[in-house]
This record gives sequence, structure tokens and C-alpha cells, in this order.
Amino acid sequence: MIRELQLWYQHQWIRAIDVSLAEQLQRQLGKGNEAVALMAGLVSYQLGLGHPCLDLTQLYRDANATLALPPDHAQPESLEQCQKPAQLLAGISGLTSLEQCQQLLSQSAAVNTPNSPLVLDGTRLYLRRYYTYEQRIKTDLTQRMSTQQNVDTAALKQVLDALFGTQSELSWQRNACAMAMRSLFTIVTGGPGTGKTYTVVRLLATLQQLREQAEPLRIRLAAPTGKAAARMSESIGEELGSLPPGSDLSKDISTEAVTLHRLLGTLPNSRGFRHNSNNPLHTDVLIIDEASMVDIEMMAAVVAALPAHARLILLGDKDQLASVEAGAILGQLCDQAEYGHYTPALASWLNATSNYSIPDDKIDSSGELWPYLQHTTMFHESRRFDPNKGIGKLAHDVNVQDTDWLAGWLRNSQAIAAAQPEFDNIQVVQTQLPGHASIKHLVEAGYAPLKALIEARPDSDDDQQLDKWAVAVLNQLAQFQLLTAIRDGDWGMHQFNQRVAYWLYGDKVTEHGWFVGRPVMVTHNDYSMDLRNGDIGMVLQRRANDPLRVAFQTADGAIRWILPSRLTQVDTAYAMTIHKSQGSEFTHTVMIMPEHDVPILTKELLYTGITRAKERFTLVSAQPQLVIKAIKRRIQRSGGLAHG
Ligand SMILES: Nc1ncnc2c1ncn2[C@@H]1O[C@H](COP(=O)(O)OP(=O)(O)OP(=O)(O)O)[C@@H](O)[C@H]1O
Repeated sequence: MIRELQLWYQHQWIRAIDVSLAEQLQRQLGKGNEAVALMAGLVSYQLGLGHPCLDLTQLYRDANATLALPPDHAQPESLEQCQKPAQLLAGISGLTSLEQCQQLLSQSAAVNTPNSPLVLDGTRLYLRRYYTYEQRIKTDLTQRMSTQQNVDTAALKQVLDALFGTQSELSWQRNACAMAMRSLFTIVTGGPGTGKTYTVVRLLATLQQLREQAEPLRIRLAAPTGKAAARMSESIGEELGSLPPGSDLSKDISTEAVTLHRLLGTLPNSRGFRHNSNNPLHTDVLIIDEASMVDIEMMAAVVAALPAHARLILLGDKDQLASVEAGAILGQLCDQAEYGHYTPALASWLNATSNYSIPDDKIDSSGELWPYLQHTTMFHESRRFDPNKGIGKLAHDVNVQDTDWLAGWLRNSQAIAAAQPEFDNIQVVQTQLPGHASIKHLVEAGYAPLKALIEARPDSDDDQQLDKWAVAVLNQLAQFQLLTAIRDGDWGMHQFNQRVAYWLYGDKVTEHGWFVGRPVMVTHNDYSMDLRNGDIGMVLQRRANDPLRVAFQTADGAIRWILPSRLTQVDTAYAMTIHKSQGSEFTHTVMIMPEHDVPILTKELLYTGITRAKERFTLVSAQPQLVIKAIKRRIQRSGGLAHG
């Protein structure tokens, strides 16, 4: 059966590391243990798909779907030569049913023995390292949730009245602030523009005002990527201006956000961090934005490094794609956030801190409430997008998988926009050819202001002026962005990047790939250059005859000019994958669908792509109706955080 894994690997169905893990375990355990070794290979393979464990219940319900095998890129000959997972399991004694499999695993020396490589928890099979991460997160969050804080409700009400007003309508934003005072763990989730930043600034102001110590609380802001950290700094900075005038509430709230890697302090050649349980962070409050992108390993490192007395507040959109690495932490923790039910005790406490009463239909006295719910607030109402107009309507319908209006829009977006101006900022471009003139025109028009700005280089020796120009170019770059669902193939990121470079710069696109006007995205953390995976730069020439350099903007707004030869791992960034676009927003976002339906097209992927658009959204597709199929497909992520 290990031979079957090797065959899967030869046909690129699974990764080399999955096979070697199985082989290694088989060597260790000796003959007769192939079935356990095979399961270890499958757990490793699942990790590569982003699942921290292999859910055996799901596996035995539908093995092929659970493992997403054969993969969508499977060659026809591989389909003839390889067994599908369901066939494979059915043919191995000890693995033909869930019960048999559980029994086999529970009797193995490789499972649930001290330091064994595998851990079986109920019907979830883990590699020990990931089980340890998950347990660390669960234990830590449970501890923080149960650490009740002393709060003077009358004083809290007064502070919240000053921040939110004294009106008697229910405010989920106010509830979120109040709830965050009660314990050391809080989640605020909601789509774009639902007021997460607005709320968190008020939450911080409340914490500072009600603190017991004389010194201001030490607050740290962090996000998974440099881009997201820069946006967090910017939006918190802007939102501070909306605090009640005349107050000095903003003075103790820092706007400096850093990446989680920087917060914890990366160590060369190590998975560990400078800050850990032996050297905790010096902070009283940690806010993590874009928490949907945090993977299980990073979250385990964060909770280990966070002192026991500190508050952890997660912000993010639970409906977005999860991290590429294993995890889906926010998605799991927010499993039931839609319902927003409170225990009677929490409801009456919230009533005491406000001028309204929590409605009865939000109170649940069953005693079986999901623990995280009492620490989670979900915002449904976007302040930026009207759910009945343009981008807001599209994002909403995709998210709730409602295809009624969508099907008509996909067929004829132009007629809808002509009849209803509220839909003229969203459009569909349908074409069978990825190089069609309609796409070329869209791209040329979208990038025309950027091209013009690059050509308008100041004729100056003044470095400051050149830096200002580079800032303007990088800002302009965020005005228009192509997003693809896939990396390879005619409709994938790489081919679009080549096509766009040629459309915009023709023969100037040199063979070695570096030319003025080429945007690049860093694809791996490069600590020696202080660049992070996802950082975006632009190739520019500061003066005639100067060598080309890539301009990157640092979190504090300064420009760094880096020689292309120092950048080893970058992709052109006219087009980027939707996965890579998480945490960024673009004024006009163009989402390019693959020609045919592929399993990667899911509701979460399309929702993430659409919600990157700030003002205008264009869908480019050979078959727009694929969207209907895609949004019926949801990402299933396994994991034990949602289980007791
Ligand atoms: N209760 C409110 N009253 C007035 N304005 C509000 C309120 N809540 C939010 N806003 C405004 O709505 C806009 C969007 O809010 P905010 O930026 O906080 O949303 P967000 O959820 O953080 O969005 P994103 O996820 O895109 O960062 C901001 O201009 C904010 O000032």
C-alpha cells in the first residue's frame, strides 16, 4: 500500500513529504504496520491541504472528497494507473470501515503512546506536533475566557455612553466593547466595512479609561502580513480621529501595527521565536487583525508568548479564505457566530451596561451554548457597502449562497447596470479567449494612470522628491488589480502576468524579466532583506542611466530602493492569486475565473475576491455561470478547536 502512495506521488497527486513520512514510519514499526503508515501519509497530505488533522468520520463518509483525490490536475493516465482513496481503503484489511480503522490505530505503538508520532482524538487523527498546537490554543483560550475581570458596570456604562451615545437601540458594536471587558479573550468578526476598526478603537479607549493601574495599558497591534499590518495602522489612525472631540482618549492608543513574525521576533534558521513562554511579550492587550489568515502554528506561538494576564482580541472576517497553512482558526472559533446567542447571565450583564435590553430571541438558557459564543460578536451590517447595491449585493449573495439575483446578473450585467445605476460599478466580461481585446482594453485602461505616473518621473536629484514619486506610484498600483483563482494555465496568474506585461510594455519586457513598470510581489519571507511574503514593490529607475531598483514602502511610509539582484523570490504582480490578495483592498478589482469548474472554486474564494474591491468590481470569465456552481461549494476544514 505504500507502493500506492508512491504511485500517487509519481503522478503528483500527493507530496514527496507525505510518502517519506509513511515510509519512515513503516521502517520504524516494521512489517505488518503498513496500514498505520499509510494513515500517517494521509494525515501529512491533509496538512498540505490546510487541515491540521484527518477527520476519519469524513474519510469514511466520502474518502475521495475528503482527500480531494484525484486532484483536479490529474492526468488521464494517472486515473488508469492509480487507485482512488475509497478503492484503496476498501482493499486493505483493517481499514475497510471506520470502526476497524479506529481499532487498528488504537492498538498501534505509533498512536497515543508517549511521544508517538500520531495522536488519535475521537475520530481525528493528528501528527503529534499539530495536536500539541491545537491543545495549547484550546487550553489557553479556555483559561483566558474563564478569567473573569472585575468591572464596575456603572462606570463602564458611563464610558460607553460617552463613546456610543445614550440611544436605546441595540448596538452590537457596544456589546462587543462591553464583552471585551469581562474576560481576556474576545472575537469581533464581520465583513468589510462593518465597523470592526471603529469598534476596536472604542474598545481600547474603554480599556484605557477603566484600567486599574496608573500607567497606561501596553497595547500591541499585529496582523499576519506586512500589508495587513500597514492597513491596520492606517485604519486605526484614521478611526482615532472619530473619537468624541475634545477628549484625549486617543493619546494612549498606539497606531503602530507590526506583523506577527516581528511581534514575536523570528530567530534565524528556527521555527521558534524570541518571545515564547519563557520570554513573554511585554504587553497587556494584543489585537490581531485579519485573524482569518493566522495558521495554527502561529496562533500556538502567539498564545504561548502572551502573558497570562493579557487580553487577546481577534478581529477578522470569518467568511474569508483561511490561511494557506493548516489552521482555519477564526473559522473554527466562529463556527456558530451567526446566531449570536447569549446566556441569560451575559444578556443581563449587557443590559446593565447599556440603555437597551438584549432581545429574547438572542438569549438561550439551554445551557448548551458554544463557549466561544459568549466572547464573540458578529457584525452583519456593512457601513461601506449597501447590501442592495453593487459590490455589497454581490458579496452578500455569494456569502449566503443565494443564486436568485446572481444568475440573472451573470447572464446580463450590462442590462442590469443600464436599468439600475446602483449596479453600474459591477460588471461581467465574458470571453472564451484569455487574450481577447475586451480584457486587453480593460487592463490598458486600468493601468493607464499608473503608466503615466511612472513616465512622469521627476527630473530631479532630490531623493525626497523621488521617494514621494515612488509612494505615489505604489498608491496608484493599489487602484487596479487583477486577481486569479488559479496560478497556472491560460487563465492563471502566471500567464496573465506575461500577457499584461506585454500589453503594457511590449518589447521593453526584457528577457531577464526586469523592466520599469513591473510590479513584484515577494513570495517568501526574506529576513536578510527585511521583506515579507506578500510585500509589493515596483521596478523604477530613479534617474536616467541609474540601474533599475525596486521601490518598497516600509510600514512607517518610507521608501526602500532595492536592487533586483537582491530579490530572489518574487512574482510579477499585475495579477495575483485571490489567496495572496487577502488582507489587501483595491479600488477596482478584476477577478478572473478559470475556464472550467475546478474544486478550488468555492464560496469562500469568490467572497474573498469580491470583497477586495473598494469601488468597482469586474468578473472576467469564459463561463460566468460557473460562479453559481462554485458558491454552492464550501471549504470544509477539519480541526478540533470546535470540539469539546
Ligand atoms: N457606529 C458607527 N457610526 C458611525 N460610523 C461608523 C460606525 N461604525 C463604523 N462606522 C464607519 O464605517 C466605516 C467602516 O468601518 P470600519 O473601517 O471600522 O470597518 P471594518 O469592519 O474595520 O472594515 P475593514 O474590514 O474593511 O477594515 C468607517 O468609516 C467607520 O468610521
